[in-house]
Amino acid sequence: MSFLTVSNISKNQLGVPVVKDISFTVDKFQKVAIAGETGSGKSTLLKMIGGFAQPDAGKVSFEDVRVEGPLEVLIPGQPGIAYLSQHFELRNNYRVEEILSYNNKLTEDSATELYELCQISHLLKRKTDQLSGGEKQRIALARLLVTAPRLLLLDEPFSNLDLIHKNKLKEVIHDISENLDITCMLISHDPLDILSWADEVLIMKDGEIVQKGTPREVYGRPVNEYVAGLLGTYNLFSPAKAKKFAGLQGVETNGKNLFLRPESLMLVQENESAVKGKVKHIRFYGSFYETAVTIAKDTVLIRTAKSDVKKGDTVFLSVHPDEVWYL
Ligand SMILES: Nc1ncnc2c1ncn2[C@@H]1O[C@H](COP(=O)(O)OP(=O)(O)OP(=O)(O)O)[C@@H](O)[C@H]1O
Repeated sequence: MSFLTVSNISKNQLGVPVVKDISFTVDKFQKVAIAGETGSGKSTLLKMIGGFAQPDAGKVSFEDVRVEGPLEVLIPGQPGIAYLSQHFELRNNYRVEEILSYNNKLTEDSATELYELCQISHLLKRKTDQLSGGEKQRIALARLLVTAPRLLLLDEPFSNLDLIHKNKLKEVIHDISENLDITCMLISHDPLDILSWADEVLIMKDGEIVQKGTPREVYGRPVNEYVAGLLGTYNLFSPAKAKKFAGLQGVETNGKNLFLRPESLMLVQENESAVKGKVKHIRFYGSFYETAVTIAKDTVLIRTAKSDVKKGDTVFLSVHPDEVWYL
């Protein structure tokens, strides 16, 4: 018996399959993130889990009860599941506290604690048209949380937020998962949001789950180039080109493409096994530097916390052996 079971669900939109025979389970308090390119079916999947889109086949069970779709019920949505859409709306000309009072199932103390957690206590007297985008997003989240859901589905909760407000909301979502008895599933385009938060990541492409795993697995051991690219910058060398790295500890030439994240490479002192290259350019990204190094005709990207090389320098590379992967 699982907290949430998705069994063979499929959906067509305008005759095109957009979710294809997807199955997985979610345990209570497991933090699940869904990633995938635009149009891969993430929102449709989340809506079917919440009872806001009708599956054409298969079923979703929440706490052993089948989630009914919008064609089967008068008011779409499943008791115990809250869904925050990408396109949520707050009714105009209402005070925040009014909006929050409608479906409030919490005691006064719990509600006060929740407003603190969502960082909206100071906004309760404001009208909904006197709020910034980030404040609206936190209020929309609080509006769902006062219904005391057991499963929270968040569709791109960080879109359109600057870094400061995004971090605020991330903190709120992190606290929700830790402090309230709520299981959370989240869709995001940003690998950093997903990797730092989730226990399990589902990667979607063309309506299917192409990989499922922990953040470390999907980031460091992607099943294909699509997954690799979705989660960050990478280097990929064909078997012929991978031979250049053959002398490095941990690297095998096994007929597959050699996959290395930029931080899996390091600049080292000249030594017998190190690979020689020339610095092509260096880019500063705030918390790290990305150095492009040319080896023969190929360019490899290396990420380092500090940089003491310059364009044109001859450098020597090595790899972290346990971070080598093949595709
Ligand atoms: N109501 C609808 N009518 C017709 N087609 C739809 C509808 N909703 C979604 N689609 C189509 O289904 C496919 C999957 O859409 P969905 O919104 O689930 O993708 P997504 O992965 O969430 O994308 P994004 O990251 O851009 O939000 C897309 O091709 C989309 O155009």
